[in-house]
Amino acid sequence: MEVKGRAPGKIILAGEHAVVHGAAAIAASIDLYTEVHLALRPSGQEDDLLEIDLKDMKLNLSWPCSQLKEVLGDCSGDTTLPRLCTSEKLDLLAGIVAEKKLPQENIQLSSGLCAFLFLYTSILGFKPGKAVVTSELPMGSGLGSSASFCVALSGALIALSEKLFLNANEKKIDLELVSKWAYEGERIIHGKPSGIDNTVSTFGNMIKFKKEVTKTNSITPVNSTTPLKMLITDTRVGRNTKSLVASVSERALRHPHAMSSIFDAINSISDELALLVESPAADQVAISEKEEKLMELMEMNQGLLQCIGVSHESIETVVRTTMKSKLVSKLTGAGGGGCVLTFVPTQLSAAVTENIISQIEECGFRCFTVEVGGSGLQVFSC
Ligand SMILES: Nc1ncnc2c1ncn2[C@@H]1O[C@H](COP(=O)(O)OP(=O)(O)OP(=O)(O)O)[C@@H](O)[C@H]1O
Ligand SMILES: C[C@@](O)(CCO)CC(=O)[O-]
Ligand SMILES: [Mg+2]
Repeated sequence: MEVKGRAPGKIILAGEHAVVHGAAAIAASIDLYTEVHLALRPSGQEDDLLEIDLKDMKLNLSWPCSQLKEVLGDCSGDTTLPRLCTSEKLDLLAGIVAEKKLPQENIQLSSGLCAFLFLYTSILGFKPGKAVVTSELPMGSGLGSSASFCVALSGALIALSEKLFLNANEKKIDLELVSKWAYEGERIIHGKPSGIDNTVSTFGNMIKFKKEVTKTNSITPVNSTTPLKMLITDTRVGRNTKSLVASVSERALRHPHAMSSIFDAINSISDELALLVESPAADQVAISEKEEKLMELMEMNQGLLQCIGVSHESIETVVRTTMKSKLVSKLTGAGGGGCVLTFVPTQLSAAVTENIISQIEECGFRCFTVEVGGSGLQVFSC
C-alpha cells in the first residue's frame, strides 16, 4: 500500500517571531515543495524494518520495528487526537537517532528524524514501511522546510492509516487533522512553534494567522487583489529556528515591556499589510501607491526584527544592497541568516531586476523568484 504527500514551503510577509507571542502574522505558500512517498511492507518477518531515505542528503536510515517497540513502548492511540511528544519520549527518540551517529554535516537532521519517528509510530504504530523524502526547499533557511516536511509526512501517514483501518481509499483527507499532527512534529523541531508554518503549508494560499491559547488559532484568508512578486535571496547562512525562537523569548523575559511594545507594533504592521494586500487598486497609479505602502510596512518590520535580535550581517547586506535601488528587503522565517525577501514592484524593469540580482549574487548569495500563494497539501495514491 503506497501514498505520496506533497506540501509547499512558505514565506512570511510580516509577523515572524512576534506571532509566537500572540501577534498577527501574514504568511503565504510558495511553489517549492517537499514530497514524502510512503510504502508499507508485509509485516510479521523477524527483520521488519522502518526505513527513511532522505534522497537529497543521500542518507538512508532504518530501525528494526522490534527495537522501536521495545524502546518506545505502546504508541497506539486515537489518530484523530494529535498528541504532544513528551520530553521523556523525545529523549528516547533522540537516543534512537543518536545511535545512527549522523555525519557532523547532517547533525541538524536529528530533530527531523525524531519528528519522523514520532509521527510514524503515533499514526501507524510499528508497522514496517519505507519513507522516501525529496525537497526543493533549502533546509534551515526560513522557507518552512520543517513544516513542509511535517505536513507532507503527516498527510501521507493519515492517508495510509485511513486506507488501512477505514478502507477509505478515496476519502477526502482531513486537513485540520494533518495540520495538527504536523504541528506536533514542528514542536519537536521548533520547540515553541506558533503553528503558522504548518497551517500555511497545509492550506496553501495567503493567510493572516494569530495564535490563540484558550481557543483554536485565528486563521483568516488574505485575498491579494494585485500580484505580489518577491525575489528571494538565500544567504546560505545556516541557522536553527528553535534556538532563534528561544533567544527572542529570553530577550522578552529580560525586557518584558519593551518587547511587548515591539510585538504590538508588529501586530499592527501585519493587520495593515493584510488590509493593504486586499485593497482594490484600479490603475497603475493606485498600484504603485499601494506597493509603496507595502514596502514601508516591510521596512518597518525588518527594523523591528533587528530590534529583537534575529537579523544577521548577511541579511543586512541584502537590505543595504537593495536599498541602493530604492527596494525594500526583510528576512523571512526565523532569520539569523537564511532567506531574505525583496519586494519587486510591478513597474521594475527586467533589466534593473537582473542588475540587482547580479549585485546580490556578487556577495556570494543565491537569488530566485517564487510564485506566492499556491496550493497547499496534496496527497496521491500510488
Ligand atoms: N526534507 C527534510 N527531511 C528531513 N528533515 C527535514 C527536512 N526539511 C527540514 N527538516 C528538519 O527541519 C530542520 C530545519 O527546520 P528549521 O525550522 O530550523 O528551518 P526551516 O523550517 O527551513 O526555517 P523556518 O522554520 O524559519 O521557516 C532540519 O534541520 C531538519 O531537522
Ligand atoms: C520564527 C517563527 O515565527 C516562524 C518561522 O518560520 C516561528 C513560528 O512561528 O513557529
Ligand atoms: Mg521550520
